[in-house]
Amino acid sequence: MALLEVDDVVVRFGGVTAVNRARFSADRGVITGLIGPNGAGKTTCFNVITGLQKPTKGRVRYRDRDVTGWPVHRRARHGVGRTFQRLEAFGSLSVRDNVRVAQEIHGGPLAWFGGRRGAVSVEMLLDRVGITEYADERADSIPTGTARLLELARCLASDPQLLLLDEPSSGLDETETDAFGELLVELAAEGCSILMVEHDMDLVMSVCHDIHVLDFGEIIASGAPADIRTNPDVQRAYLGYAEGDGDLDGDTGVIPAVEEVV
Ligand SMILES: Nc1ncnc2c1ncn2[C@@H]1O[C@H](COP(=O)(O)OP(=O)(O)OP(=O)(O)O)[C@@H](O)[C@H]1O
Repeated sequence: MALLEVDDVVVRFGGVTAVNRARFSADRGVITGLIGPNGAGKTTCFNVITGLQKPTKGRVRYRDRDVTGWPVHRRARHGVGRTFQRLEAFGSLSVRDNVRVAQEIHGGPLAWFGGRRGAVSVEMLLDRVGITEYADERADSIPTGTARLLELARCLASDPQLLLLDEPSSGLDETETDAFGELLVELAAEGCSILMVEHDMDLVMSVCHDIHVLDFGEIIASGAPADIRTNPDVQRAYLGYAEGDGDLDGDTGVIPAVEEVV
């Protein structure tokens, strides 16, 4: 049974249908990719899953329960964590304090009295995402890539069962992205389920177990990376032509050759 099921979800904004009868799932303990061209409806799907956006139609099931009517905080309390495309950290606080605040918010009143245990956990989270050297820096002074890792640490502070990541690698360089991919694989192996919106196809193809592709609000393909890579509908959605119709260049094309990344 999937941990998360998005069932026939429609979201309309006036005359714009942002999500159109989307149906997809995310399994326990694996990384699932949600990809698609700009404006395809990915962020809107995330908003529906986290409770920020009420669907016009359809249901969201999480851990075998219908959570469609649940508010954001109730879903968060039940293990749904999320990072945003736009960074959300408190700029005037240090990196360490940002993680501490996140931990205290999620840990409830007891976290205020966490003492050593709380402090150790914050340090562990910083270490986990590899930003310990920035712990004392103000959050608004660190590089964008580091700020993304801080977002992840803040999210991990809630010990999520389902982690939704919205373009987590943007701002990371190639080495940082590789390390980030390894971290995601580790988190999934420890039982965290990850649903990731990401434009870096090398990362998506190398870490995802399953991928769902949105185009104009509709799921046009679902499957393993190798299947998605060669799916003509996906090629068409991204590049405007099917594989074989033209020159598919892994450097410039959005979907790289699968042998490069798997
Ligand atoms: N609040 C809103 N009001 C009106 N239209 C919206 C709203 N939010 C999103 N849209 C529209 O819905 C469609 C899907 O947007 P969404 O942000 O979900 O796409 P996306 O796949 O996340 O795009 P990107 O990759 O560029 O972030 C777009 O046409 C967008 O303009």
